[in-house]
Amino acid sequence: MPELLALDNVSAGYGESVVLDGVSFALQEGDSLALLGRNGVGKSTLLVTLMGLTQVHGGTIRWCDNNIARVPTYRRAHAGLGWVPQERFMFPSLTVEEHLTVVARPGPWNLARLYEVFPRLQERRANMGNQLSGGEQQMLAIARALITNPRLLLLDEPMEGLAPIIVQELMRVLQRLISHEGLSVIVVEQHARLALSLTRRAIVLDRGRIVHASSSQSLLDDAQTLDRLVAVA
Ligand SMILES: Nc1ncnc2c1ncn2[C@@H]1O[C@H](COP(=O)(O)OP(=O)(O)OP(=O)(O)O)[C@@H](O)[C@H]1O
Repeated sequence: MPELLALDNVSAGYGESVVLDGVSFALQEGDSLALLGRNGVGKSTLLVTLMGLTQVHGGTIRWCDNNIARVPTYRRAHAGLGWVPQERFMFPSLTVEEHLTVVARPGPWNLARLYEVFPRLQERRANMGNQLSGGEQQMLAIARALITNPRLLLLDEPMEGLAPIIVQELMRVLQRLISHEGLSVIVVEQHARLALSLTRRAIVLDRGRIVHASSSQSLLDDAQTLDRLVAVA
C-alpha cells in the first residue's frame, strides 16, 4: 500500500528553538498511530508541524509523495490533513450546525452521516458553541474536522478533561471510525492505554526524539515498558 505520510529526519520547533529532533516514521492509508510520551516531549509539536505551524529546521515531510515541509497550513488542510486541536476552538456565535456547514467539503462525510455517528450533536444542532458540555465540544471538534473529509485525522488529546462516561462514549465512536470506517488517524493522548486500544501502531517520544516504535498491542501487553516510557498513572 502506498504511504500517505512519511517523515524523514524532521527537526522542528518554535523560532530558533528545536523541539523535534530527527523524527522519522511513515503511515499508510487506513493505518492508525498512537503518539505517546510524557508531558512536554513534543507530541503536540509534531501534530502542529504536520499542519505547518512550526519552524521546520530540517528533514522532509512527504504527503502522498509530495514534500510539504514548506507548504502553508490552508493547502495542507485542502490536501486532506484534518486537525482536532487540543483547545477545540468553538465559536460562541455559531450554532453546532453552522460549525459544521461552514467548513463542509464534498466527500463521504456529510451532515446526515455525522449526526448518525454523533446523535448528541443532532440534539444540540441549534445550540451555540458556548452552550455545549466539554464532551459535546469535543464531539463537535471531531465532527468539524471530519466534515472537511480529510484523508488523515490528527487528534490532540481527545479525552482530556472529559468525565469517564463521556470518555466511554467517545471511545466507542473513535473505535467505529478507526476500525470499521478505516479512518487514518494519529492520536496524541495522555491516557496511553486508551490510545493504544484504539490504534494499530504506536510511537513514543522523549525530548523530541522517537524512543520506541511497536504495535499498539505489544505495548499494551508490556505494562513495564509502557510505564517506563510514559509513566502511566
Ligand atoms: N507555541 C510555543 N512556543 C514556544 N515553545 C513551545 C510552544 N508550544 C510548545 N512549546 C514547547 O515545546 C515543548 C514541547 O511541547 P508540546 O506541547 O509539543 O509537548 P507535548 O508532548 O504535547 O506535551 P503536553 O502533553 O503537555 O501537551 C515544550 O518544551 C513546550 O514548552
